[in-house]
Amino acid sequence: EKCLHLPKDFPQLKNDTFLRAARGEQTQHVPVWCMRQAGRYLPEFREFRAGKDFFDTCRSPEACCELTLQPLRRFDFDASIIFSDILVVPQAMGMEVQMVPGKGPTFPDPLKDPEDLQRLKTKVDVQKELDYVFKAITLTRHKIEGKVPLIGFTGAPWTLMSYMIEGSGSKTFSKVKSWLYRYPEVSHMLLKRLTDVIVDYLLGQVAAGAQALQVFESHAGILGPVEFKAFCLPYLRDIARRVKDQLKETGQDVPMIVFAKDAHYGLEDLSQSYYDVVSLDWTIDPRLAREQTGGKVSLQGNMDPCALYAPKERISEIVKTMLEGFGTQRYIANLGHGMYPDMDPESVAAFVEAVHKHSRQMNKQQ
Ligand SMILES: Cc1c2[nH]c(c1CCC(=O)O)Cc1[nH]c(c(CCC(=O)O)c1C)Cc1[nH]c(c(CCC(=O)O)c1C)Cc1[nH]c(c(C)c1CCC(=O)O)C2
Repeated sequence: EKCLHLPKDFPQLKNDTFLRAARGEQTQHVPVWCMRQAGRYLPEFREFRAGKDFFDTCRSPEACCELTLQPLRRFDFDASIIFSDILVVPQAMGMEVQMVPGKGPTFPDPLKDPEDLQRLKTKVDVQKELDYVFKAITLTRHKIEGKVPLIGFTGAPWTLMSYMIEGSGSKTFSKVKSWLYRYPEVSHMLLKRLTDVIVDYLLGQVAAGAQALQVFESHAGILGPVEFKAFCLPYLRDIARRVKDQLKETGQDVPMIVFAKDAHYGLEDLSQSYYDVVSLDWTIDPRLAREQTGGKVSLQGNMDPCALYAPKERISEIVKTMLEGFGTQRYIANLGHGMYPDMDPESVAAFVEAVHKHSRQMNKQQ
């Protein structure tokens, strides 16, 4: 039963720089990719998505494969990330989510009271409910022809809980935060249930062909250090520990990346949480991040996405300073968060070129 899902006969990987950096091995150049590298800033993306519902697109393995490959045709990225969304997990648990143009993800019927947990499926058949994501990953692993590794991903429990209760993005996140203060035990129950689904989901993605995994805790920063330690960190740790343990049993080692946006107070803890890579937003100084993570993990990030609005020469300078801060080893260049729709593809090319060029030069000088 299990071996039916094991990756098999995929094309040989030609560029393992990203995986090497993630595992802390030497690299000739710093690998680079961008969060949201498949997105509306690409005219071919807008054309392909035109008139189609967002989650219908997510449920089509062929569409996900095409959208994942689009940025690789343009840019010399060292990794790709499967086109999907973090909100497919609440959907798999029985919640309705719509992508409303101009407004973003919206839950018509968010969780309001603790009793609403009863609306969630008690047993989630992840293999069945998220089969379309697994199919997308397997198809993409073939179509990518070993050019670069394919990253799978998930939202982290707290970030998913916040969408399930807020029903959309929010300025204050006061609805979901009120749960933490009024119903801490129910909150932990929900976070635990999300964790269980997420572990199965990540293992399913590896079985389907994902070569690395990123966990997005995009809403970490709305919590203070005490609540972060109580409601984020334990679940992030649990996810990595359980996924790693299960993979070890089948002799697999898949690098795991954690991105807890704006949780600079949590960097030391995150570096001791079974993840191979800690991904950083732009508010943290690279040298400080190295100090706080003490060489125990690789780092990823963290150029301010808005630096892509700068002229090419300026982007190159910003990249050089960033590389000097992080150093060229145990490092994966990326943005501190996703790209925006109005960004110029030419700037992305400049970013990627600058990372490759400067890091090769710096490696030669050492
Ligand atoms: C919070 C979050 C979501 N989704 C995701 C996160 C975590 C990362 C982060 O912090 O940004 C994760 C995500 N969403 C998407 C990817 C695909 C892979 C990639 O990075 O290229 C990934 C990794 C595609 C997408 N997901 C979405 C788009 C844009 C909408 C579209 O294509 O029509 C894409 C390319 C939609 C989405 N989905 C979500 C939001 C907030 C939005 C934006 C809504 C808007 O801008 O109107 C929820």
